Amino acid sequence: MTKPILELKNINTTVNIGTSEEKRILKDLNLTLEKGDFITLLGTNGAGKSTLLNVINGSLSPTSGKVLMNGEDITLLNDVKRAKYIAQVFQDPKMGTAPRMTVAENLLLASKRGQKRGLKLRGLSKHMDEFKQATAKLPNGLSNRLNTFAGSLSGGQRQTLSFLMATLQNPDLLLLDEHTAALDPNTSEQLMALTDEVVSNKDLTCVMITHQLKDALKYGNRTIILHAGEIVLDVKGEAKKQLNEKEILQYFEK
Ligand SMILES: Nc1ncnc2c1ncn2[C@@H]1O[C@H](COP(=O)(O)OP(=O)(O)OP(=O)(O)O)[C@@H](O)[C@H]1O
Repeated sequence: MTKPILELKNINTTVNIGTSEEKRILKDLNLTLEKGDFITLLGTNGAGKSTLLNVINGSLSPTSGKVLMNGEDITLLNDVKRAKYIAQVFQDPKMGTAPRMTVAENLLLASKRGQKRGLKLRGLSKHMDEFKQATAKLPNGLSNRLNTFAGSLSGGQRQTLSFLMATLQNPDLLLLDEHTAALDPNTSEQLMALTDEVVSNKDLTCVMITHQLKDALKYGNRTIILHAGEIVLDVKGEAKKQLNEKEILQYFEK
């Protein structure tokens, strides 16, 4: 039997331990992600959603509990080592790309993710056709900006580039932390449609934090609601299809 992509076992995360600021953020949290799960993760501000993603991506060690990936205990593996398997797109379009590198250079960097590499990125011209193709169908005319510095792109273009870079190498797990929240409604919708297409075509496993109830309902095969560090709803397949905004809002009022 194939192992789940990710298992979180009894995860507790407490910050500022032993001070007056001590706060228990995640509480005995258990979660299993099967291959191909596309989770929309909802919850009120401060519920612990980003903390959960940080525990998954390795930038934050849980106070107790275990993180398993493909059955292997990765609790002690740091974020740099986990980057071989886990890719993330953040809310801020500036986070995922190198501003002083061109779009093509950023893509070349992404294509070498997980490999040992020197400081110089070689063989760019060899890859230009491939990058032209990879960007051809993307919104925002990114394919005509391959030689533009990422720092000069619009927020929408830059976030589309971040998304493309995160998914180029088919990561075992894709984490999206409100990746469309900083974009205007049309651009946000375009990037959501692209996200859905890529996750489904590449059969990626994905956790997407969103505050957009419509997106949470429309996309993915599973919806999870986090409240005060605990999972209060986890529905998949038919049960997710039955979910509606009114029902979700009840969990926000608790
Ligand atoms: N390092 C830290 N030190 C102290 N408090 C923290 C730390 N990290 C997170 N918190 C607190 O823990 C709670 C959960 O934060 P988190 O960012 O995970 O919530 P969230 O669900 O992602 O919220 P939002 O929807 O506002 O982004 C918040 O009250 C936050 O202020």
